Amino acid sequence: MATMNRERSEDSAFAAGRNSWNRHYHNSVVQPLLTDLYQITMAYAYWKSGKIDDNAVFDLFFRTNPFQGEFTIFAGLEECLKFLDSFHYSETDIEYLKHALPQGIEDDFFEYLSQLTAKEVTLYAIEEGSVAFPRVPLIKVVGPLIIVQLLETTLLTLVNYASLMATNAARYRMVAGKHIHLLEFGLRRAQGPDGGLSASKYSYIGGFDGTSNVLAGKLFNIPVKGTHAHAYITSFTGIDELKTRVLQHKEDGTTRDILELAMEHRTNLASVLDVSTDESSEGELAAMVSFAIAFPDGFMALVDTYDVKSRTCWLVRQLAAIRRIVSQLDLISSSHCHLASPRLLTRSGLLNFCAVALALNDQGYRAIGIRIDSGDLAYLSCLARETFERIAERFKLPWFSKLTIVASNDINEDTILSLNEQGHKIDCFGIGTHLVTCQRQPALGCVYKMVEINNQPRIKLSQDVGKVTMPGSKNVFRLYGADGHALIDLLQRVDENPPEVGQKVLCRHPFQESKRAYVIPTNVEPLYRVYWTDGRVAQVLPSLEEVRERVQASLKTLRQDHKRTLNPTPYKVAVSDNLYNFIHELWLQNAPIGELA
Ligand SMILES: Nc1ncnc2c1ncn2[C@@H]1O[C@H](COP(=O)(O)OP(=O)(O)OP(=O)(O)O)[C@@H](O)[C@H]1O
Ligand SMILES: O=P(O)(O)OC[C@H]1O[C@H](OP(=O)(O)OP(=O)(O)O)[C@H](O)[C@@H]1O
Ligand SMILES: O=C(O)c1cccnc1
Ligand SMILES: [Mg+2]
Repeated sequence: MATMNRERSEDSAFAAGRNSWNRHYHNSVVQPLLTDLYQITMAYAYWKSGKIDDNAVFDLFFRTNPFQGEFTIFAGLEECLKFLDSFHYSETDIEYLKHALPQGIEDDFFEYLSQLTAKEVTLYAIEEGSVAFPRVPLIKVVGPLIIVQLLETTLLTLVNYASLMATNAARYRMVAGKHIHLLEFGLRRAQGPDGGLSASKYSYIGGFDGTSNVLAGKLFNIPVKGTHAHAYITSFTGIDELKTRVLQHKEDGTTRDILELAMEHRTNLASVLDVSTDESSEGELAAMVSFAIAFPDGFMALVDTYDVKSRTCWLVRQLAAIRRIVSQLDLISSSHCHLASPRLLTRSGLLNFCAVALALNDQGYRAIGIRIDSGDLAYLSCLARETFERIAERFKLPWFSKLTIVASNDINEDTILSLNEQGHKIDCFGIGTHLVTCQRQPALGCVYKMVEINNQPRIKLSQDVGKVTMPGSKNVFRLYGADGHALIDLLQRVDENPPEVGQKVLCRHPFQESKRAYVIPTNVEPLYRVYWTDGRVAQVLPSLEEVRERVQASLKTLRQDHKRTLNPTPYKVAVSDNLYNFIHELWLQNAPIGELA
């Protein structure tokens, strides 16, 4: 839909193939030293205190959903598996650690580190792209204590931002609706280059249609799309600068001067639209003509650059223009486009664009559309659409009314909701800063907690009940209700029998004794799969496209009230009666009895 538009190519050497794991791209920053120092100092202390054969279970989970929402999209799993696959301290890593760690560390420890791999680790996880809820471990890692401890920080950094980003993108998709195109434009504003790449990848998974980030396109086979910047328009000051003016007809090859055609159309349009051409910028016209000649099949223009007076004046003129057109055409209901001033409309960006689009049409090409990057996006999109419709009718070019309107400029979830309420005619949002920086919540608080060691459960107590960990190795099941929606996630001890369809199961709040309910599930979905065991990935991993589809399918299983933006209903996460009693016994055993003086 935009000028430079490279769709997925199935034969791309970089594509994540359906049945083959994409090992082509491994982020070289993700390596064992991408961790906190304390993991390695702990590893030494574990090693020195003879814990080398200890086995542990760790849970990776978050405690609250981001963005004041009631769901999270789990993402980052494939990268975690790549990390396990390549886990190995290189010679230079070991050399570095010899300097970085405190003096006195025995050489045998470094020898031990140099042999360490993730071969003895088993990793269970819920499917990447699934909706997930607080306290349900997204990942369970089982294996030798030292290695599973060493994985903590890296697994967290791989899951936290990925899941936050995918959730953010999914929320933008929900408010925009399924018919609006969403493009990620955030690289320039992202938290560094790696943040930018991750943002592009996980916003695609979350439901965006493409990115402007070219490297993300190459590495992840995501559609790359874009328009052009204000600089392109401002780089031309007048029509004399045009080196090429001619364009061959798409079919018959005859050559015409596009500038000349555009100027004729502009004069004509000015009278059709009842405006003057006095204020239209010649530099802008030249820029648009040159861009149209470069991309005759993909002409898309930024229409808000010029402004012979000021942007504000421009906006006022634009708004006035809508009123004028509306009153002339009586096409838009007043509830849709509320107009501000009776003055005349812009005579620059939109007029120049339409003139060039008509010139291209003379040569057998169809323009793509416009981008608006400032001002009142609801008003301006209505103005543009009305102008397009008017021209479509006047010149008997029905496609003109369907030209794409892209809007950008500091858009966030609330802006889209507000634009929806106002009524807009935007087809595509280009979203950067607020999407990639996750403006409403900059981090998802995933943690990684030990729940078992040498088959003995471990519990971490806290004054804050919400922070008490769920001890022991657990299984998770999603129970579905009579209406087919997901009803509750149930955590059980691993040795319990799974819940069964049609059989009553007691679901308990993990910490509040009186909160419990019987559920008769219509469907029981075991959430865990083994993804890594015996030193290998144990599943056929889905492609990025499949994970993206999984997100939408998984969101559909949630009731609408869990997904609404304002005061959504919390989704229930429960424990079995058995796990409840187990937690509370262990809690009592571990909580010291106080003394009152
Ligand atoms: N109709 C609208 N309803 C709600 N928010 C809007 C609407 N139109 C635009 N916005 C948002 O309002 C903000 C306007 O930004 P700002 O005040 O910087 O104006 P601007 O038009 O970008 O100015 P400039 O011409 O200097 O670029 C942006 O965040 C934009 O997404
Ligand atoms: O607004 P965002 O959601 O971050 O989307 C990306 C922005 O990046 C570009 O311009 P840039 O912001 O660099 O300059 P401008 O605001 O002066 O146009 C583009 O025109 C968008 O405005
Ligand atoms: O292609 C675009 O229009 C684009 C790309 C990045 C940032 N802003 C806009
Ligand atoms: Mg901007």
